[in-house]
Amino acid sequence: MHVDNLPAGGTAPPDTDTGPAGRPPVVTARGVTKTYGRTRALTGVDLEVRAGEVLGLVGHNGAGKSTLMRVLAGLEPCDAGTVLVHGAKASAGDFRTVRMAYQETSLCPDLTVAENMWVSSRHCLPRLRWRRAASDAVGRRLDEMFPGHGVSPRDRVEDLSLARRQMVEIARACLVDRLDLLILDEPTESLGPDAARSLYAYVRRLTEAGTAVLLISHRIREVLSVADRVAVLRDGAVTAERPASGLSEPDVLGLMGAHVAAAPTFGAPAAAGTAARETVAELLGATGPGLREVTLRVGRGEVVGLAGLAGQGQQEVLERLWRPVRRDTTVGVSRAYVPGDRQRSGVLPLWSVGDNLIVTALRGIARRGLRRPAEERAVVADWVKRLSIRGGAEAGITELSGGNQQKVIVARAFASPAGLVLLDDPFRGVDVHTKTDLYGLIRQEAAKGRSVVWYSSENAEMAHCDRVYVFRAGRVVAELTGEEISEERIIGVSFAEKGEDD
Ligand SMILES: Nc1ncnc2c1ncn2[C@@H]1O[C@H](COP(=O)(O)OP(=O)(O)OP(=O)(O)O)[C@@H](O)[C@H]1O
Repeated sequence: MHVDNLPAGGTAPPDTDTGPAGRPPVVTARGVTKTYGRTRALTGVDLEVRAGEVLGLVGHNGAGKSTLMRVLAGLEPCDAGTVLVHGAKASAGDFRTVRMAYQETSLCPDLTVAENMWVSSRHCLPRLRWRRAASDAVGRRLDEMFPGHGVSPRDRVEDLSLARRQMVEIARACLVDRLDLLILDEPTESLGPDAARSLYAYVRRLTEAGTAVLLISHRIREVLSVADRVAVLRDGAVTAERPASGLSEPDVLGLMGAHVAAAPTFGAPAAAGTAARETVAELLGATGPGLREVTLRVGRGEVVGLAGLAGQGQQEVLERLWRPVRRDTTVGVSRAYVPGDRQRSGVLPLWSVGDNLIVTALRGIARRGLRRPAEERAVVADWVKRLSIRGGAEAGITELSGGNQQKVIVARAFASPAGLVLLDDPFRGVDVHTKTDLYGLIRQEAAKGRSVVWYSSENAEMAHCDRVYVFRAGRVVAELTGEEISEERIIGVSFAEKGEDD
């Protein structure tokens, strides 16, 4: 610990354990402070990332993780403090070997994958026949990192799925002559389990070759299995640094200042009596792009889960419930949709947090067509408080951290009067503590008679549902209720031997 880095005002020093010594630091932050308007994003951060290690960085939504990463990557100047690269005060050119893969991808949607590579890595690609060179380079890197990725360098980024965009983003970060530090900001939130495993195998190869990796994630178990050390960021300061070995998930949550989230109990929700509920929406043998004879029912006040491996028809079901065709039954119920890709279809970037939050509730609040601003403000204030949306109602939505933006999108759906809320993997990037609150919120809203249809890439979340439909290749392969809902069962049917259509 650096003595000159003690937080101002005599605060207790961070709880540190310097862990595996002897490796030279690649990037060091000393007393780094960063303020945005009235928000103090970083308040005197000290952190060292060493050659050949994976350092996991954890903390609540809005704790300052992404800001710190941008400062460590030389993308933003700090207001006070210093950043050292290889032990020397850094100037712009020194950050060339530090690369970052962003949580919201930095790719230009209108360009192809190869063109994006050229834009971000042109200093290490030839100028002559650049398109071919960029295609070859990114193709090779993707093959190395994510075997079976299914991306062509000629694909336009806009046409790629979220998972494939994330793979390209990570490959883009690694496309450089020399890589001393790779920063991964929530890299696996949009990746499936196979791609996540491939990524971490690649990370191991990088660290064995001496590259340092800084991993930000809300998936604490994942951090503990990959990282050598863990640093905890809390309200803009590093409050603990520990070797990962010997730390448990509750230990880390405790260091983050969260309540230790109880593991969800499968089969606990009010499973009994779901059959007796009035039907709110129903698909009967629905067939269409990505769907094959899907039959499912949503009862009033029921939480229905859509499970299975990613991309097996769950999103198509949400889409179909959002825009039913004539054959489908929906009982005149109003609907709200939380999209999976907030950048594309969730966030209204020029609007404030309050306006983003209230937009779908306006009609319900208005009286005889007249808006009621005081009521609107009260609804916004209530949701900002309920979900601890850091930044407040007046802030521009893009000033919020990624997880806080996601909370606004979720609040928008529940603040509306919708009787049927459709959730597409809604808690991506949301911290553990807030997720636990949101699970409670879903159950409360269901108890009031709202119906929820919820696709999640995390099987454990299905524990909060009354009924779960497991999907494979566009079909429902299992319907589970009550105690039948278990992670093992979901995984079992997701991977059961493949039928002729798979
Ligand atoms: N460009 C900006 N303008 C204004 N405020 C900002 C800006 N970027 C970040 N902040 C604020 O700084 C604080 C830290 O945000 P940051 O994105 O670093 O958090 P984070 O720990 O990465 O959160 P998350 O887990 O949600 O991604 C937040 O309160 C955020 O609102």
